Amino acid sequence: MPSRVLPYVEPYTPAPEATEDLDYAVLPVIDLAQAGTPEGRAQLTKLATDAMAHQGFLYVINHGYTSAQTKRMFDIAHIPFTQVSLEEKKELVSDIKATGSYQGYKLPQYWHIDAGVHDRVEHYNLNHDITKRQHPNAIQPFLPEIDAFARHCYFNVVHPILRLLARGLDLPEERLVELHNWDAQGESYVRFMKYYPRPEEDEIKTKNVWMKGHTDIGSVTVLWSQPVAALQILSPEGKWQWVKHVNNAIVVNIGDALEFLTGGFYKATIHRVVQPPPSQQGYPRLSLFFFGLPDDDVLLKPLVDESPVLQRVGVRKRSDDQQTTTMEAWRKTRTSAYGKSELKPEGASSAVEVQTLNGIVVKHYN
Ligand SMILES: O=C(O)CCC(=O)C(=O)O
Ligand SMILES: [Fe+2]
Repeated sequence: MPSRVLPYVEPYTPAPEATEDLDYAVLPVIDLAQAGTPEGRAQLTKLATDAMAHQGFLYVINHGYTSAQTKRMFDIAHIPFTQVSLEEKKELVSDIKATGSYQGYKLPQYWHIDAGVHDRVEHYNLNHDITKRQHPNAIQPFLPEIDAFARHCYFNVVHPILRLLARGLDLPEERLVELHNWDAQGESYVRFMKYYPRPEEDEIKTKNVWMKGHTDIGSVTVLWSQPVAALQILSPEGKWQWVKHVNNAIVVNIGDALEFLTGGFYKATIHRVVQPPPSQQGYPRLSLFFFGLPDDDVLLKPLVDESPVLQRVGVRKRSDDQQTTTMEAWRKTRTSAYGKSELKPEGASSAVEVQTLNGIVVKHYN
């Protein structure tokens, strides 16, 4: 096959790694190279099942992208923020509240965080099927690579994780994969995201919180590790812990959809984004994600009839309304409400705020 010369992309240089000794979460590592043998798969099933039933987060290594390929994807991820005019961005802004979808740009200052402070985060989102919408001129030459990246995340990361998690429930290995069909109507998507440093007064008013504690909406979130420390997860003991950067690793977590489908057996863990430690303050933070979601028509009710494990341990429904909530309804309702609707304090402290969406209580952590 003739080798293809890839188009030039401006290199992106991230901040140096944090020098502080932070309280990092200890997360298991899934080495996908081991998934090739039955013994390897059995071992990975145990690791992944334990991780998702407790911390809700894990690392994936040997996922099939070299460090150079990952670096190039970060370079490409920077283009929507540096090579596109504000005018063109505005034409491609997503009407998030009306459509309940992020496809396109979300410009900074759209979400309310706390005390009148709005976010400083910009993102550009592409449906896994990149042909569905128009994209900025500057990324046109890179669409074949973005398409390959979306497919890689979907078939070589999300699907293998779903197989391990299905095995952990004693379900047929393909049972959760069957709910994630590339060609079905749905909104698994690629996100390029840039956080800009904030003025000190915003840091004070929000107590350094950049993005409130939340759960993700879909099934499997694929977060490509990058050096700027800011992501924290709420440990089972109720402590915020930092997620450490691991070079060319992926951080994977579970979202609401899998928590609902497993009646709480797998945990949609609360996580948030805060101001980086002093050694990294003043740097922007570029992130690269793939959000895996079940197909739109999937009902988010527990698979208890099919899983001997769930029959044994029992399931917890967040609400009876979950029985009739589809993935499409849940993603649209949550996306349109996020950062745009009134939250009420839970009890006397304002540390946790709540809202009810589709009859299901959603919590936000400060
Ligand atoms: O930027 C991060 O590390 C996490 C962002 C996040 O949690 C999200 O976009 O859902
Ligand atoms: Fe998240």
